[in-house]
Amino acid sequence: MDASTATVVAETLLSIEAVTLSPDKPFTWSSGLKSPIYCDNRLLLSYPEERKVVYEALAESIRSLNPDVIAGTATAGIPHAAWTAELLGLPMAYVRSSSKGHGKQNKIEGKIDPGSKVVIIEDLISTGGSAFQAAQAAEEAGAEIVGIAAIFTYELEASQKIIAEKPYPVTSLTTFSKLAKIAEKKGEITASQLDSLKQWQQSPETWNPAGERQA
Ligand SMILES: O=P(O)(O)OC[C@H]1O[C@H](OP(=O)(O)OP(=O)(O)O)[C@H](O)[C@@H]1O
Ligand SMILES: O=C(O)c1cc(=O)[nH]c(=O)[nH]1
Repeated sequence: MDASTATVVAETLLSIEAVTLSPDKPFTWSSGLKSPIYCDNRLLLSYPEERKVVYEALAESIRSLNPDVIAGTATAGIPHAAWTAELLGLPMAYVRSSSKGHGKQNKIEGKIDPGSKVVIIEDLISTGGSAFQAAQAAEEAGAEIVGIAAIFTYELEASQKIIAEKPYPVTSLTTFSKLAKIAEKKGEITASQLDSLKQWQQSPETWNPAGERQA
């Protein structure tokens, strides 16, 4: 992503207070990892001007991939995919984390035809598990994944390894390092908080929250 988009999107997320720090009472992520930071991009839904900035950037970031369908990850990726698809005038679908237990038992809702070129839209990439399982489900339905696009990535080693193996581009509008640097510059976090966040980000699996003993 170009530097100005990464800056604008990071500033946008900070401006709507999408980012919360809680080093003493860590968040538990969907992967089970403990984290001193949580980025809630779902809050974009409530801010029409800010979401326009982000969805226009998402649309521009994938336009050249010439997708046939924009597919969101359930649940947080769904509205982002919907608005991006709207801007590009393209069909939209979404991928559940597991198949429905009733009705048509679908994992994919909306149409993804075999042979269609699909971009997966993800809210954010932590380990990448959610985005890649959605991509796999679309591939199993016969789609060709031409890219995954997220609003934000933590740039964790685990996700970077999987991304490097993929034949398609996996991009994020902004990153943990960009956002943390801007937050420090704006005085929203201290230099020592920035250092702690960087330490956590290097090794979230072994991170030991202040005052909390590991079993
Ligand atoms: O990269 P990963 O390790 O997979 O983590 C990121 C995923 O986790 C969050 O979803 P969550 O499970 O909280 O569900 P939601 O989308 O229904 O809010 C987030 O919205 C991403 O989809
Ligand atoms: O990995 C997650 O579950 C996760 C992290 C985060 O910062 N925000 C979020 O919505 N989910």
